[in-house]
Amino acid sequence: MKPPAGACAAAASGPLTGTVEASPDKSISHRALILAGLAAGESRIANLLESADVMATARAVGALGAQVERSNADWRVIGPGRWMSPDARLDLGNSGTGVRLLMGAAARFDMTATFTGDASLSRRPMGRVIEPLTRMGARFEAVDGDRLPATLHGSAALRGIDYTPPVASAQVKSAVLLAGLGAQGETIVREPRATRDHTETMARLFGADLDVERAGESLVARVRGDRPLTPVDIAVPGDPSSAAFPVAAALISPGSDIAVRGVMTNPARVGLFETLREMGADIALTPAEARSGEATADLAVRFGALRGVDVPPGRAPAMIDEYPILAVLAAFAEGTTRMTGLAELRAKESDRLAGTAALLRANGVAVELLDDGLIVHGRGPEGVPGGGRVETHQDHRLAMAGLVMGLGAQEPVIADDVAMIATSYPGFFDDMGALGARIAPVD
Ligand SMILES: O=C(O)C1=C[C@@H](OP(=O)(O)O)[C@@H](O)[C@H](O)C1
Ligand SMILES: C=C(OP(=O)(O)O)C(=O)O
Repeated sequence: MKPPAGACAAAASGPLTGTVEASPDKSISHRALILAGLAAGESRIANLLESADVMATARAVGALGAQVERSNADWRVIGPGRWMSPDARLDLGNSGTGVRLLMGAAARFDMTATFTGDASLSRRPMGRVIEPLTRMGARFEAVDGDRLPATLHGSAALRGIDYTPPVASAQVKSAVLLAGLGAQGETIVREPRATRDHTETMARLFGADLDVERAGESLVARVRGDRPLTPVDIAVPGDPSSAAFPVAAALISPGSDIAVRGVMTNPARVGLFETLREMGADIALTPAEARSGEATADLAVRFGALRGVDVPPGRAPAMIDEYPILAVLAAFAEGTTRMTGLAELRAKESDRLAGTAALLRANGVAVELLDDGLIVHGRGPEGVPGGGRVETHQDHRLAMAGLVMGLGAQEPVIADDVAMIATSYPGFFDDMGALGARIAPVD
């Protein structure tokens, strides 16, 4: 079943049981399409995530000159070697990753493209990629220099830069590195706190002259722009950010015992699972087959009591999209959970700090909203009342977090609009249904 339009309610469903395959990773899927589009010749992508965000990137890569098509279960991308000005605006819908990575990848061609998105994406900051790409030699016209619609005038004479992003952002790092693939000289990105390194790993698979140096929490990536990319076949691993929802549902539904297979375990993505183990969760990982340079594991998850924890702020990049669902889990835990260092959450599909606090309050959970975080007062054995209507603000992660909360709460929880779930996890309703969760449309 595709995510329905409109509101849905989730109610306590008894023990969740069974096994689901992890949904394909969204970050890896965007990168596979973009890098395959940059490589001259045919690449194939297995297990591509066919979500609204990724399909918007597929259409954009096609409009920039690549041939992009589904071929049986796989996707086939034939890169033209050089991107061209598209005939129409590139509409990236709800996708920050799509628009920011494409701006970087397109910046090194003599071409012009205008990027647009939906109401949510049009509120999000683009200056963070426009600024370094402008320093490399591209030109942009954007609303207030920072918002969509934004027009890029690329340049075949981009220059490498040595850049330290002012925010921890894999999208910013990736935009600069993708531009650096075609820039003169060396492009360096220095991250005081490493973010997900999928662009670095995958660019090397496509033959990029790129290396990564790590020291403690920091990462320095260097790419030299004189080597053309060569096509390869990519297999997309499972998405830990999507797997978080069935895992959380099992942890709060008494008696549950489920498995999620093939979840990517890149250390830059598994901060939630680390935190959940500290909270006392019963999650066992069995290593599974690596996919395109990314490790994976099968997860076995059993219901059990959770306790509140302090989440180290330094862990934020490794679980940046998982805080709404962590806050829901913290509501079921005994004791207080503090999560800080999260100002970036205000610049996502919605203000996720405010939205998560509202989600909890609407369902009878006490929460303190900080400038850069949340303090959740767990209900423990008293249980979470539920019964609230969650405002999702075009934000898929708030919608899924609200519905999962309903599975463990005393009264059903309604999410006001679940359509956006299709942007990242189109199989959410099927997977949750297969595990026994009761989630259904309401008026
Ligand atoms: O690079 C990526 O694929 C992503 C990076 C993160 O964004 P930021 O780079 O803005 O932190 C994350 O929130 C997003 O869902 C995917
Ligand atoms: C922030 C997210 O995605 P994006 O930035 O690609 O819109 C997300 O998926 O939670």
